[in-house]
Amino acid sequence: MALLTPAEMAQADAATVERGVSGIELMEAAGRAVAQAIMRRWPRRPVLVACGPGNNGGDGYVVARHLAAHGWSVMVGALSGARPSAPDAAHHAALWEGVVQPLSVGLLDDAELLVDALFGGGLGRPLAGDAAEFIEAVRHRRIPVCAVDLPSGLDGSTGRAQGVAARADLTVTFFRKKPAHVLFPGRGLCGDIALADIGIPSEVLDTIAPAAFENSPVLWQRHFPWPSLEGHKYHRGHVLVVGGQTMTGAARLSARAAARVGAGLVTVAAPVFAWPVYAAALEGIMVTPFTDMGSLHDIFSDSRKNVLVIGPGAGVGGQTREQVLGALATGRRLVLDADAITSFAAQPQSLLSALHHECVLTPHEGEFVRLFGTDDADKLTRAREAAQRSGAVVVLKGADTVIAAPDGQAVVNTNAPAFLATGGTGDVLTGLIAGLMAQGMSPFWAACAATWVHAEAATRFGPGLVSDDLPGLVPGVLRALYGDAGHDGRHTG
Ligand SMILES: NC(=O)C1=CN([C@@H]2O[C@H](COP(=O)(O)OP(=O)(O)OC[C@H]3O[C@@H](n4cnc5c(N)ncnc54)[C@H](O)[C@@H]3O)[C@@H](O)[C@H]2O)[C@@H](O)CC1
Ligand SMILES: Nc1ncnc2c1ncn2[C@@H]1O[C@H](COP(=O)(O)OP(=O)(O)O)[C@@H](O)[C@H]1O
Ligand SMILES: [K+]
Repeated sequence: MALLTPAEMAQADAATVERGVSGIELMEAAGRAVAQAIMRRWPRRPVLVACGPGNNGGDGYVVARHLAAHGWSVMVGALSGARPSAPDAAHHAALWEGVVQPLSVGLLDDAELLVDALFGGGLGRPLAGDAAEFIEAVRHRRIPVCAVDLPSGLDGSTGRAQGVAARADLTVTFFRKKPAHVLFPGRGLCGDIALADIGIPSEVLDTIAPAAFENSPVLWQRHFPWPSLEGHKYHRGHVLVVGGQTMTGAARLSARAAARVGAGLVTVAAPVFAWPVYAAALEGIMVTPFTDMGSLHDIFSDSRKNVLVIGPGAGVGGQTREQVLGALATGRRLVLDADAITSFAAQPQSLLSALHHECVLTPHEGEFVRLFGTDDADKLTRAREAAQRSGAVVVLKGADTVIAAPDGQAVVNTNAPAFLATGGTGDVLTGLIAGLMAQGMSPFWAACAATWVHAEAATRFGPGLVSDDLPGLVPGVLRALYGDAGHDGRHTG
């Protein structure tokens, strides 16, 4: 599940060459894999292969050769009319026996498929001139595009367009994905993504030690807290959700989610005036009234409540700030969301300096900016910097949620459906994270697992999803994970 930056991919390439596989062989395997993916996806048709000046272009010449060998009608267009000069690419360009025309928009008239082999990981500056003009023209045509490695113009590390970027229907990449394949807008420009094995051994990752991964149960399955026959409810932790005065739904969603994901006990601390609302709506979840910070402290003082949640529906202001700082002072595990973050917009440092490594922050982009400010970096970098600055795990939400730890490890989530963009789903995520932390999962793995489970639950429901549906969908997702973990579903232990 590792994600490699173009620089790390070049290291992988070099390490493979050191082990005796030549660059020419790697390029042959890459181009062949692209040609095979094309033949699987599209019936035979006239194709234009647009080749750039580097190794991405080199791959293009291999694609052209393999498609032609399978009877496809292939045109090759070279950017600026020049063949690549790098040795591996030049070798493969020389093996192409057909014509090489200078790349022009007019060549598209005779093609029903474009292979974009202009630039991949080596893009060093924004696209300009002929390349930009060509990509811009393609974007306005209804011609299917298969990108080699990356849609040209996309920065492999950030997922952002450098100037203009191609939009592909299929992107075939090699060995491991890059951040650009999972982060928006890049992910939206890649179309379907196929990962091809080109003979790079996975051991090369030992020295590269990648620090970014695509979220998957593979990463955290072995840490997932399943109950044991010898256990009892206190072995499964106790989540305390501090409820708000008027927006009571948010804390209830968090509490239900924490219970569904397996927390042994869940309590909502309810402001005394709102207590009847909470108590009437929750059965298996306990509701304890509090009047002021003193009585909330009394509730916090039971150390069996091993995870505290503040933020959903909390209200923005001094009272929430006081609750957050009080909760932080307990040293207990803590999940802070929504208003718990926004309440510190005018004094972020007072929160940042109090956070510790057992805390998880779950901001959406708006909340994130209130705490960490704006800068021009990509989402992966911003989440990592925020985790480092705060010393907490940061879950920067969205269609490409990034979960980052203070040590630089980061995971990008890719299974979220657009149906999650509806009020209250974030509150459910907060509860899932807290519920897993209560059962002993580390804050980072709990955040990764919860984000995946949350998105998988939403995917199972699909259109029409509202946040109230989500907690009830969690058991189905857990059942599947449980089966995958080798349990038969009848007993535990
Ligand atoms: N493991 C690997 O690293 C492998 C890499 N392969 C291919 O090699 C590609 C990377 O090759 P390169 O590093 O040669 O990089 P690219 O081919 O992506 O681009 C580099 C070339 O483009 C020029 N260039 C960069 N930005 C430009 C711009 N904005 N306008 C005009 N020219 C620009 C550079 O001067 C250089 O000539 C990968 O994307 C992949 O397709 C494959 O052959 C298989 C193995
Ligand atoms: N376009 C999208 N595609 C997929 N997931 C999304 C999208 N927009 C938001 N989400 C997810 O939906 C949830 C919304 O959380 P949040 O913004 O806190 O909403 P709320 O405060 O209403 O609960 C997050 O888990 C986020 O990652
Ligand atoms: K490309």
